[in-house]
Amino acid sequence: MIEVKELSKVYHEGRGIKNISFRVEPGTAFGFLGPNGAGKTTTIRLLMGFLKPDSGLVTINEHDCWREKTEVKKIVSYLPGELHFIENLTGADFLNLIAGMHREKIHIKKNRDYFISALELDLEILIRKMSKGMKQKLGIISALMLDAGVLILDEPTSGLDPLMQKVFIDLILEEKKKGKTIFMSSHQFVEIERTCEQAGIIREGKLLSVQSISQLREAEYQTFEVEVESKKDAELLTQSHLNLTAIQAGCYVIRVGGELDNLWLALSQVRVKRFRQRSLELEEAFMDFYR
Ligand SMILES: Nc1ncnc2c1ncn2[C@@H]1O[C@H](COP(=O)(O)OP(=O)(O)OP(=O)(O)O)[C@@H](O)[C@H]1O
Repeated sequence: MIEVKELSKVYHEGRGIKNISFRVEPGTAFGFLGPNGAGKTTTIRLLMGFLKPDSGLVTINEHDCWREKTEVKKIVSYLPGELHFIENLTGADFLNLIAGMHREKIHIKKNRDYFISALELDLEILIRKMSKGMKQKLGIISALMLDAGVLILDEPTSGLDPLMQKVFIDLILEEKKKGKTIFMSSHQFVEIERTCEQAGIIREGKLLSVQSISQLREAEYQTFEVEVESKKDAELLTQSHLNLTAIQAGCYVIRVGGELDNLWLALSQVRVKRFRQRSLELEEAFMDFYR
């Protein structure tokens, strides 16, 4: 459905994205994570046909996103990362304006009412008087109400409070049940974990990894904190083949994937002063890609 192949777009200063490839299968969601300035919005702008690639291929439903952008726009609904509204309209006026540009107005209005009630937005307020979170809700409603087959969402929960982030996750899961294909960027691992089949990590314009969320769960590490008695014990421990990070003299964080046999073996050879298991969230495992 969405295919990105060896895609590059480099701006004058050398920033941008380089040689990115991934696929989003129909009816699935792909989460795009990465630090500030990593290239998420650039990738999204290429998907939307706002930017011309330097090289590579980017297609949605086999339509080239640059050359066939009109076709692409018919099947895609887009939520920009930075929202710009006509500030003197009310929320209701704005949504009517958007609905008016599309066929299926009755269907869109029905959807709109559902999303307004789910996100609890007062539409009678002038947009210029809305808070950041309210404007974000308005953007989400305008993107979801169109019922497009493909949703491209740039940091959709930015500005939403935790309760509304949860509502958003539920809405996305409902959209997926309807068969939508979703690509969304985020800084919130949790919303990607709950909604997406795959997660891509981008840093400095390069796609570091594309992971299946279910595989990530299976491969979840366990982490332990160990303090040993003496310098000699510390030396012995560092000679083991464990994944060790020293946090202070004689004190280590040990990460273990899978069986713990090697950990027990290494610990049996040293005098342990303190031992505790840290619970390592999936998020933390994923954060390693950021570092
Ligand atoms: N029009 C432009 N001209 C020159 N450089 C740009 C332009 N747009 C983006 N960049 C640079 O390209 C890099 C990627 O920017 P991009 O907006 O894609 O990052 P991002 O991952 O969306 O970041 P954030 O999480 O902060 O929104 C950054 O270094 C940015 O400064």
